[in-house]
Amino acid sequence: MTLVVEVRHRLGAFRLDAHFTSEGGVTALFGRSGSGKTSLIGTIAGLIRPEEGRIALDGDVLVDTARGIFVPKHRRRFGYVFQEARLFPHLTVRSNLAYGRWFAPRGTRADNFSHVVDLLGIGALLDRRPANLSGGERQRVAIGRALLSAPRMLLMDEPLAALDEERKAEILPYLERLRDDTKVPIVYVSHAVHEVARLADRVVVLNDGRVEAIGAVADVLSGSLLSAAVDRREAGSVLTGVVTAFDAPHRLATVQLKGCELHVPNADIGTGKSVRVHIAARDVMLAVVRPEGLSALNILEGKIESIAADGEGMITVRVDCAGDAIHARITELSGSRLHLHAGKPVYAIVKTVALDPR
Ligand SMILES: Nc1ncnc2c1ncn2[C@@H]1O[C@H](COP(=O)(O)OP(=O)(O)OP(=O)(O)O)[C@@H](O)[C@H]1O
Repeated sequence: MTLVVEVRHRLGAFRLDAHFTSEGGVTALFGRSGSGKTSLIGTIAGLIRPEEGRIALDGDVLVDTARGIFVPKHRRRFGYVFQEARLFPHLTVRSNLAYGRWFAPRGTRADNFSHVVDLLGIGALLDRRPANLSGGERQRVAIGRALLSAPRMLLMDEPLAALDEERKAEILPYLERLRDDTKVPIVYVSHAVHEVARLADRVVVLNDGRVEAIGAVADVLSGSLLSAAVDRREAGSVLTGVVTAFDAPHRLATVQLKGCELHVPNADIGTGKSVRVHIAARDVMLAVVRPEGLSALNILEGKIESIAADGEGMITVRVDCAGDAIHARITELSGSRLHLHAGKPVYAIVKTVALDPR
């Protein structure tokens, strides 16, 4: 799958001028409020007709202003999930899902109804009406409805934004399953770093209508590609590993990264499972001698690869820990007191780790 997007469009005083390509998986459009994420996904969906530009999916041209081509949204075969679920209130969940299926082209309406229902865990809700569902359940049904239309691509505009933290946590594993099981390419709008860290393969950072950075999730979130668009305090490391053990009495999982191990509390997700690990740079401290008598479970030995100052008294230190890059955000003062420089051996003390099954 290759999506090529190149659009220029004015909305009042705002100018959108963005260009990116995606090769499938989950592409996050990421940036502050007002950076143009919704406008950009709107041009892909066909909700906005750009003044200039070209949008093509696998060579199928959806927009080409130079040639007067604009495929209307109902003929693009994209599934769209908004912030709020927008279900039909008078229909049951089953009928809402059936409605999505009605849009699937003949021949693609294979019997995937029960698969989608299982994937999203909505089997027990089929006879209920939207008013009797929680926000998270409604959103899962909306995703199911979009999936059953056999979309070529799913467009999701902050699908978790209207939910409280508990509901977000409930729905994120379903989005991960969606990414891993269905292989439907997804363009996902978000301004939340932890969502992007968990879900995205590739990140397009928008700032004031323009693409400021684009790259693999681990590279973008490491901070070096972030500037005004996203708070550098949000930078961190996204790593992949495998659960090698679970200590049940202490509820502690051991995750093998490339060359070192992490211990993660409350992560009973089965040994042998591949996981994605997110470590916020502000949750990492550095020491130049191995610390003792600390409560932190994870003290990783490594070597400084590079140091980047943000001009606000903080530095982001990239530490190579046996093949994995761990980022630590510390004060410039601490950096100079510890005489930190590239090549210096250090210990990274990781305070918290977020871990998600892959
Ligand atoms: N129809 C319109 N007319 C004039 N300005 C508009 C219109 N639609 C959007 N804008 C402006 O365009 C800019 C980008 O808006 P957009 O909704 O795309 O941003 P966003 O990154 O999705 O923000 P948020 O995260 O808050 O949803 C904003 O400054 C907005 O006020």
